[in-house]
Amino acid sequence: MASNIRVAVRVRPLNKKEREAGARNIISSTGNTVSLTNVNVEGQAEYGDHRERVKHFTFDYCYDGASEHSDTDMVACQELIYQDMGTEVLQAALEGYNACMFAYGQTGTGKTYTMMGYPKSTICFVSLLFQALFSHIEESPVEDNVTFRIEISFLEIYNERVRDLLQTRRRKERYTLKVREHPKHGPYVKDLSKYVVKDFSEIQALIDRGNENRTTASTHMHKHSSRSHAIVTVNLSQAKFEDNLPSEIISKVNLVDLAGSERADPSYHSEYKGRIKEGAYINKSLVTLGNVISVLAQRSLLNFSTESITSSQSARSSVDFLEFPHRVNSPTRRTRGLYIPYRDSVLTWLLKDSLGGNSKTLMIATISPASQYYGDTLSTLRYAQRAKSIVNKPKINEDDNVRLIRELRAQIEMLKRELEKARKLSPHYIRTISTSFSQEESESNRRKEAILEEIEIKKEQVVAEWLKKLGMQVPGSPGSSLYATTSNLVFCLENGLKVQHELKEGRTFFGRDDQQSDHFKELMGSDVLPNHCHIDSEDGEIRLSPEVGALCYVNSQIITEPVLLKHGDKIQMGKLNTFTFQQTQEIIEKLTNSGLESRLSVQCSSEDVSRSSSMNDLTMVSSSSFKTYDQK
Ligand SMILES: Nc1ncnc2c1ncn2[C@@H]1O[C@H](COP(=O)(O)OP(=O)(O)OP(=O)(O)O)[C@@H](O)[C@H]1O
Repeated sequence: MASNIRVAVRVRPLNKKEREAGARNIISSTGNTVSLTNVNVEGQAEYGDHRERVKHFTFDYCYDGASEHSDTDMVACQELIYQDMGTEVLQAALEGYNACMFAYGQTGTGKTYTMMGYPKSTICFVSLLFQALFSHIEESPVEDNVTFRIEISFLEIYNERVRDLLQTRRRKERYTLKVREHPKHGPYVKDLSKYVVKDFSEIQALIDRGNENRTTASTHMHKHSSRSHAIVTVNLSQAKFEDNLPSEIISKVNLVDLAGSERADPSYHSEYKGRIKEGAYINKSLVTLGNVISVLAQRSLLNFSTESITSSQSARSSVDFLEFPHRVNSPTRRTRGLYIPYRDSVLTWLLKDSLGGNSKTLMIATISPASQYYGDTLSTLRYAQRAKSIVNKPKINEDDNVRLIRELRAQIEMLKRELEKARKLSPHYIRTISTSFSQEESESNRRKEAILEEIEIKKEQVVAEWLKKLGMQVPGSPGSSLYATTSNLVFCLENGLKVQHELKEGRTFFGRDDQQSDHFKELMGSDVLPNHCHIDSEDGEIRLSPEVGALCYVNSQIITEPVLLKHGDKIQMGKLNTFTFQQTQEIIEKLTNSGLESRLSVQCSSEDVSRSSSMNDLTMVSSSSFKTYDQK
């Protein structure tokens, strides 16, 4: 799905300094069109002045705080912006799209005021968005059974270096974060801290902390000027069971408060030593952003096919180079392509997906109405105008197989409806079309069968992939059997597939991030912590220890301390991972002989014992399906 970047313009009121300097309001607006007047131009053609006195720009939204009729209620205006643009960002994120909102404009025109709130904790775009997100989660129907996970990070780009705004590090280590590019997920900041948040107050505290840590300084135009670009990133994951399969959609939302553009006139900075270098970096990255926007806008106007873009990007991901189709308004023979300079600045590199990529993106351009800033304001409006024509290609971030199954199921439903319709036709009509209909019906049945078969194959593939991710073996796969002698932990899925999990002597960790170690088992579900819990296996004694804050149950009792497991115990790690602990006959005997028989005597079905008796060590068998568990 292609979608243009949506652009708004916000005009702040004249401030005291501007009024004292005799500034005139040179902005007027009608609907979503802003008009900018150049007071130095007469614009009277009859007297030989052919320059344009008034320039008009139309955007998707316009908030004119400088007009006589504007609503001066700050809260109302912030809420209006959120209603127009924030709901779009939230909707996109909930549907599984990546989204981005960024504020661009001359220094002192209201970017931070709009995005982050000023002073701290005031109503702003970011706070309204998070409030709405948590309201949505609270109101989400229980029967939908969706588990939400929200992770937040906050960084600044200062003098082309990235700094974690949520970490309090010693000064030396402050600006050491590196930007890397993942082949599938795109650019990211290595070692950036991420916080899982459970309610609005937690998120507000983090935003306040980040804003306090942000680099600001006094400039000739603005006492509290942000000297860096700030990016709040929210990773939202929604996990649930759909058609008896685990599914998860993940979206990333970037909320960006750019540093303000400013004139690179050194004389401006004579009283603000140290700001010159910062200003140069700010301008450099904004110029790169402008170049990226220009190329993307040009590309959209030339109506590039996405296929050629995607293939050339994947083939040469590091150079981001787009081929012109042959002889399509190619500017010169020398440049038969459009180079997108994402990597010319850290800012554009990190926002690569938001600009011309997989994201629904919105921009708010902030301007001052003061006559002395005519040039800066014109440049901002032109910048915003160009951004409007960028076309992004957002797509829902979900597992391809789950998506395919859903689409195939939808096809089946459609075929069923068609059949039903045909059956309802009058007998007379059916007679007249009987031959063709029976042919159609059998064709339709064949299609249906083929689709069902494909679904089954896909379903098995999805399950197998999940199991592989969990470090388990699928029965039937080469070299594995259901009860191999070394295996200790068996996991059983609803559709009858049973697999083995090795639980070796010593400590085995269970958690979210796959640490690629034999002693680490990956669990499913967005509520699982990186190191969720561990199991110690020593001389036949098995202890389960949860990490602080990890959801672990033994026989439906939540545990916070190590628990000695006994045969038949029902274990739950997070929401989606459930097992029955089963010990082999040999171990049961060993423990019985050492006087621990009372712990082991119960809950073991004869079937379980006969299966496990062929094993050498300890076994965990899952008896409940995901679904049964999830409904708990
Ligand atoms: N719409 C508005 N209504 C009233 N006051 C505003 C508005 N927008 C901004 N201001 C005021 O203008 C000043 C500058 O705003 P802000 O710090 O948001 O600018 P900025 O664009 O982020 O600047 P910089 O790029 O230098 O960081 C602040 O004092 C803020 O309160």
